[in-house]
Amino acid sequence: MDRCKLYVITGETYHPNRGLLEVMESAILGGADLVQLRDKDAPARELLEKARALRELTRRYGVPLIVNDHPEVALAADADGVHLGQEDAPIAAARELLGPDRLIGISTHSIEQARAAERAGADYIGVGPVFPTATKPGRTAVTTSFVAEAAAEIRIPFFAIGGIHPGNAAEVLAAGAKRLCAVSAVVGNPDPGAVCREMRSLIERSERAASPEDAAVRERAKEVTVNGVLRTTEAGTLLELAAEFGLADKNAVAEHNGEVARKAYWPFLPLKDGDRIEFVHFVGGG
Ligand SMILES: Cc1ncc(COP(=O)(O)OP(=O)(O)O)c(N)n1
Ligand SMILES: Cc1ncsc1CCOP(=O)(O)O
Ligand SMILES: [Mg+2]
Repeated sequence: MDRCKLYVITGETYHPNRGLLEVMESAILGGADLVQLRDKDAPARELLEKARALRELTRRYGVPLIVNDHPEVALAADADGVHLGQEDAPIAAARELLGPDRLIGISTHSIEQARAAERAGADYIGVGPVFPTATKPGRTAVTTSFVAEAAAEIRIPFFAIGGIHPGNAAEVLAAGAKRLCAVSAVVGNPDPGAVCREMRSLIERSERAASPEDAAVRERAKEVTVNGVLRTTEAGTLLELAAEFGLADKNAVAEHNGEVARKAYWPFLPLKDGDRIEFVHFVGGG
């Protein structure tokens, strides 16, 4: 979760002529590193089907998947977690259902709600809507002043959300956000990947301007290509990288710079900048 910087939420009404998976794959290839399934209209069965399809896609790219509003769907689809609003199920109830390892995110609209979410054990919070947005019509914008308050005080990761696009992302980052979240700007664009690339490069530019401590962490990080997608990782070995993708204890094989890497060697295979890795994960022992 800590490494996630660009959270993209589904919004199928914004792309009536393109499929959900095609749009979200483009976003992932552009650098979306956390995905949420949000569908306020789908009946339960359809929502679960979409969650399972997105689970398969996101797993292929090592991207965590969150389901909006429905902890039971998150569990049934083996998603990484659930996102809850202030009027949704309380954190404790979701935690009981999902256990300690899955993620629980909460929407917050004030610093008091952000403090309460942190105390209640949320893994991350949404801070917004920062700007007015057609995706949540009628909601008062919290402005970048709440972003600044959260940056000064909240220790769990927070994602600024609401009306954010490449044209105003720098302002949100300057207010103290390290992570951004978007629906319409990404999925409503004919090229979701290009929008994600722009947003990622704004995030990276803002990180470069940040503290020397962060610079040291970045120095340890390396850029590798995993299943065709450029990723930044601090993993030192192939096994540590596989763990980031949830594959360390799965039936999987890897190719490392074109050579088959047997799983027994993963702990001893050091990763370096520019490495190319392909993971193949077998489901159901096949
Ligand atoms: C990351 C993130 N932040 C906020 C929300 C909004 O959740 P909620 O307030 O429950 O509203 P709905 O999305 O359910 O309409 C979110 N989904 N994700
Ligand atoms: C779900 C949600 N919660 C707060 S703002 C928002 C909508 C974000 O969508 P967009 O990026 O299109 O403004
Ligand atoms: Mg909700």
